[in-house]
Amino acid sequence: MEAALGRPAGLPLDNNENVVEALEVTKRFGKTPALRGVNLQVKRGEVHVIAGHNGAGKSTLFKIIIGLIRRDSGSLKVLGVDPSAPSWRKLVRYIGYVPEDASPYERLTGYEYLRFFARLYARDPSEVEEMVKVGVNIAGLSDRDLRRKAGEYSNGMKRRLLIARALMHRPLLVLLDEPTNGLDVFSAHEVRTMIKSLSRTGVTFVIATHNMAEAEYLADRVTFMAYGKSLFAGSPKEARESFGAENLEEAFVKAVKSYEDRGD
Ligand SMILES: Nc1ncnc2c1ncn2[C@@H]1O[C@H](COP(=O)(O)OP(=O)(O)OP(=O)(O)O)[C@@H](O)[C@H]1O
Repeated sequence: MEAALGRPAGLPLDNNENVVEALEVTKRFGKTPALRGVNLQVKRGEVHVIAGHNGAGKSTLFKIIIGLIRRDSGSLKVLGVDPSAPSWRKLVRYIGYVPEDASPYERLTGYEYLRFFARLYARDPSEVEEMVKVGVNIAGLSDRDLRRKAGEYSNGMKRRLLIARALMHRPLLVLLDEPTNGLDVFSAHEVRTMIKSLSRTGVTFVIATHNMAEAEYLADRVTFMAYGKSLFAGSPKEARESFGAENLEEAFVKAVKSYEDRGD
């Protein structure tokens, strides 16, 4: 998947540089401190899960990473560039993002939806059909379903379409915010399996979730977040070993308890 549709000439990212490098990032909304010092290192080609409770700051961090909102302090490089720098705009097309509350345009059919975004992403009209083909492949929906309006889709089908839209332009980095939230067990399983298989194509994924079983299943590495801080980063195995835990859920709970006990 990495090779086809135009790679940026001279992408400002060294081969061994992290795709995301965040150091002590902070962000306040008025009096609410959303991020109070977040460190995040995402390596090339990994599935990096940001696991945290409701309100931990995961969505805020995502919005800062893609340049939708600005951090207050700390340093950040994504694909080698600071998202608050003017040169960032050129790199946005190498990112795929599905926000937590995203929904496809309900009046468009699946095909129309993919074509609409392909036209936005394509730098040359000849790329459009190729992108739609990639999107159709990723969505894994039948031809019949792709001719139906997205408003008639199940939540699982909508999520597949959204993820296909986020990946059809062959981004280098894909951010998925709570990709299985609100899905039943079958649809959630389908979406996780889809992410796992797409990750084998070399795309780097950052996935936010509060579902620790999901984190355990998907993550090459995980960052625990609580109260706007990053508390731990490592592989799921390292997390279990560091906190003497049977599973990631227990490791997360212990990490948060120990943070609370320290009273930082
Ligand atoms: N636009 C905003 N205005 C004011 N406060 C905000 C805004 N966005 C987020 N916050 C606050 O910042 C904190 C972090 O929110 P954020 O949505 O980033 O957390 P989250 O980890 O994504 O939560 P969830 O898992 O519930 O989606 C919360 O206290 C939230 O209320």
